Amino acid sequence: MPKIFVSRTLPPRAQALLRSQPDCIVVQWEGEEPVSSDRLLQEVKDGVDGLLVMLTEKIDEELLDAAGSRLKVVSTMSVGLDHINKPACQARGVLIGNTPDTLTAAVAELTIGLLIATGRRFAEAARAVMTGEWPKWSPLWMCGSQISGKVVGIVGLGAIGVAIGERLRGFGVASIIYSSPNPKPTASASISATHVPLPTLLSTSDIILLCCPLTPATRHLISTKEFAQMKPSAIFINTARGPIVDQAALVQALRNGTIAAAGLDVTDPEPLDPSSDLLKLDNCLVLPHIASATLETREEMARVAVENVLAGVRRRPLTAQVL
Ligand SMILES: O=CC(=O)O
Repeated sequence: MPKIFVSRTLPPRAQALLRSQPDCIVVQWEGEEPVSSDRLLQEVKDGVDGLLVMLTEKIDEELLDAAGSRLKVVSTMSVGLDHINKPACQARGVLIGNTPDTLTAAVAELTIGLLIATGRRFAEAARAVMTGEWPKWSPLWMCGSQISGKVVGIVGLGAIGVAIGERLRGFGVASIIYSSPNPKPTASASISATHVPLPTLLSTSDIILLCCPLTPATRHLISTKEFAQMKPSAIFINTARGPIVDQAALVQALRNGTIAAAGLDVTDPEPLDPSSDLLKLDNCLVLPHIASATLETREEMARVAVENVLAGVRRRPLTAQVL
């Protein structure tokens, strides 16, 4: 019987689906904390046909070598794949499955929420209420910036970028521009977005949304030079991956007023150390990587991840196959 190692307890319905398979042996890490890399290594050394993991587990060459030729599939309960060495999987004939589409709406909604909270200074304003620093009404107190009438720049126009664009159209934005290695005519047509080079996007956008995957090409894509190209009034939002941004450069840009404010759902590293300089800045709002964290979405992500791993060990096409 094929053996599957699952690196976390899943949401209830997906957990039941996983456990109801008569023809698979399921071994599951039940800790609240992620499984340690040593323990994961030991599990794969013991022999597994399929792995169902989270973005907290690194699937690297060492792990794949330890798993050997018995491993057929790595299914991740995430859309992001930066924790998985794709070429190494490909070289060994190990399939990769992920959970695209399931989380698009939740991430788009969170991105818009974070954009509003950052532009309208929710955290700072709520703090002022709690600390008794709420003065009598005054024309300019806690003024921020709104979305309507603004130029929005989306870096990376995948399904999530498009879903954000669709929702932002309802806010009456002036225009949407995007940058990506190649123009995406079909995706961009649905939100009337124009393809521009990254420097143009950075210098002309009022709102900049990072929506690209983390790859060797996008690591520190946004650093000192890129922040310097942005408007001093720019609102910068990252719901993609922390390392796409050079965090030290972001701290400087926020401190010096190179940009107005940043909203981050992702940081480098995660969890972010509570002593991080980012958390000392009034113009930075940090969330703990919760963009896909709705019960509905996490159930769906887990369902697709279970389907992927079951299909992989049974040598059938995956529901969502990357490789
Ligand atoms: O960040 C979340 C994901 O990649 O699913």
